[in-house]
Amino acid sequence: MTLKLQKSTLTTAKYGKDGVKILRIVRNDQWHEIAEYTITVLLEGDISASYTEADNSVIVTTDSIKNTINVFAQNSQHVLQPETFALELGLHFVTKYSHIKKAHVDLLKHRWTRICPTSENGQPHGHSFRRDGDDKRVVNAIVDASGGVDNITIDLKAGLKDVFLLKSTGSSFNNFINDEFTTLRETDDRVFSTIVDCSYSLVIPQANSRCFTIADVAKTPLDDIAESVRNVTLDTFAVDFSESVQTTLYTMAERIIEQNDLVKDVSYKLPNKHYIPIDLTFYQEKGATNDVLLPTEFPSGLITATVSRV
Ligand SMILES: O=c1[nH]c(=O)c2[nH]c(=O)[nH]c2[nH]1
Repeated sequence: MTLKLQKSTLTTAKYGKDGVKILRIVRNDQWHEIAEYTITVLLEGDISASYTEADNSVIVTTDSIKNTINVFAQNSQHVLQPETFALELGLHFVTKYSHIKKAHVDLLKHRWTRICPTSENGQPHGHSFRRDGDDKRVVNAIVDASGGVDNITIDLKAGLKDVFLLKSTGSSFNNFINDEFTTLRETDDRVFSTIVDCSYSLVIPQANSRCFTIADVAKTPLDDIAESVRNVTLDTFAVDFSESVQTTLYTMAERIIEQNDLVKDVSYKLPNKHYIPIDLTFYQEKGATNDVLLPTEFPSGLITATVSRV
């Protein structure tokens, strides 16, 4: 008797299209709205045969996934609202293909702001925009139909990333462990600079408690929540005196949870980008302030945490 040894098994698999870029123009005469997205869609389900048996009959091609994103961008009523658009896409894949059980839709919305030309008295222009910084709105949506298409659940996270911040005073760092490995000096006045990466989990109130619908999502004030998260992040950073990155992070998250009933938890990743004072004592008079600093990219501190509603 020959014993066939099973050496490996496929434990997880998902596949799809990464980095699908679109600009959607919503035209209303000369007044246009635009949304620029970078989108990743990955699918999970009964697809193992495509990995283990070379059976491509279970594959919705990644090319078709890209085409679907483009078609939805043209036809969706919700294309300007990133969370709703992401969920619409996810819902499509798990309802159209019965063997696809989960869709992961990750979306970045790039920041375009209407130009307000001074020659037109600062009035917002109808169809001219400027890229307003590096920061992006982020959505990570998972649409899960493993419990059946009448029982679809979602896991919805939104956030912002690549928000570059710097304050030139209003930050201290004292009272840390000082042992034989410590060279850092205590300070009551330092530069605080970070690149914000923030993600928050959302609850979508559902009309029917068993199954979520796009109508439920469209009714939820997701743009207001996104604006509140951005404002709290910027305002706390600017206005509050910082005793550490850790404390500032916690204050931001606490305020977001306090001000937004539909936010379950907030996670931040805040690098502490170091700006090192350059020693000019060889040239300067004693007691002069040290106003030239060396920006360093790495190493940086990295302070992370998740804060949850209790
Ligand atoms: O706010 C800070 N938190 C730290 O944990 C830390 N560590 C460090 O060297 N500088 C800082 N700053």
